[in-house]
Amino acid sequence: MTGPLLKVENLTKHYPLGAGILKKTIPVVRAVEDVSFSVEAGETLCIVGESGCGKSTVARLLMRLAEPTAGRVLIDGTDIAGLKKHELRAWRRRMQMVFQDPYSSLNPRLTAGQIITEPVENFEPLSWKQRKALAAELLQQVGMSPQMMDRLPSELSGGQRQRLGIARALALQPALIIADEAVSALDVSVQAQILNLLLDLQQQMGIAFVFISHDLGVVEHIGHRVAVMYLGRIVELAPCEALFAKPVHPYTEALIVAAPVPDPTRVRLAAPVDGEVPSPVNPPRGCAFHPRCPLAVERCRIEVPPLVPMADGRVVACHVRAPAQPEVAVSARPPPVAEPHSSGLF
Ligand SMILES: Nc1ncnc2c1ncn2[C@@H]1O[C@H](COP(=O)(O)OP(=O)(O)OP(=O)(O)O)[C@@H](O)[C@H]1O
Repeated sequence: MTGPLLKVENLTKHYPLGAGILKKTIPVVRAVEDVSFSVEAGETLCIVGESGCGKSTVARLLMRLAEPTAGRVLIDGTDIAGLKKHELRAWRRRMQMVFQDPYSSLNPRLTAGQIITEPVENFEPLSWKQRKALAAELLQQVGMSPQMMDRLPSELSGGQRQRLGIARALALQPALIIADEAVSALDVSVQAQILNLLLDLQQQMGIAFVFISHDLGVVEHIGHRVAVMYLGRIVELAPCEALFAKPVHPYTEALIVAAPVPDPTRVRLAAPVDGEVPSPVNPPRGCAFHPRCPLAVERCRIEVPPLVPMADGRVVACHVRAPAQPEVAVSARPPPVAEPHSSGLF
């Protein structure tokens, strides 16, 4: 296979607000605007940004839990929007999701064993013996005792429940896991255990991750590349080490400056820059970050900055720090993918 495992092209999602019977134009929430990136097999792409910047909407669009207003999602070069029902089933084996809240995403009436073997049974019937063997294997893969297979979710700790969510995602041997705030609800030490588990699984099985988080400490340890989103758009996408060593976009810089504590549990994006994120219903004209940006110039108030490729492989959308040259192709496409680094965690 050539080309990336996942390719996202100009993905856009506008949620209409109300019916707008008397108005000609219906107001929309611009949740995601013209987002492009790719993910290679075995790579972890992190998506970071403040609350409401569109991270979860991107995840929903990738999983086809929401339909895009515009743009495409390609898996192994195939546009998932055009898939027929049976093709969609095959595609669902390739891509799984791990959710933030391990409790509400697990059926409280099913045992751990039933929960984790269910995805496989949706495809093929399993005998009692096969189900038990599969459950034992999956539990062991996520560091749990097979004896746990008869427990209900309510009889497990938060960390065990999240391991169960990961085991369920692993059941179909996916090539890609979308993890949306997968460790945010967990205690500090449990967070580290789950992140280490994800890294181990990636090394053993070559699984790629789209890892959505508001926690820069976590991202720095687990990511190969990082996409920084602001008000629905990617403003910087860079190899992880380069991003943390030298952020280019003023928003990325503000996030990192506001979160300098090495302890990942202390790194939060609660209030990284002065002021509020503007409404995605009426985003500011020009660069959406300009009302909060200390570097803003007149051009920022007028023109949306394009993503400009930089020499070190990152792309940045900033009129001041990454001015577009007329001879440089202005592109919303992702930069060349860096080699994933083997990240030792904590
Ligand atoms: N179904 C929906 N209808 C209307 N607006 C929506 C819908 N889902 C999300 N939004 C809006 O889209 C924007 C992006 O939301 P999204 O949940 O993707 O952000 P996020 O970055 O994941 O935030 P958080 O970190 O708080 O989960 C927000 O303004 C949100 O209110």
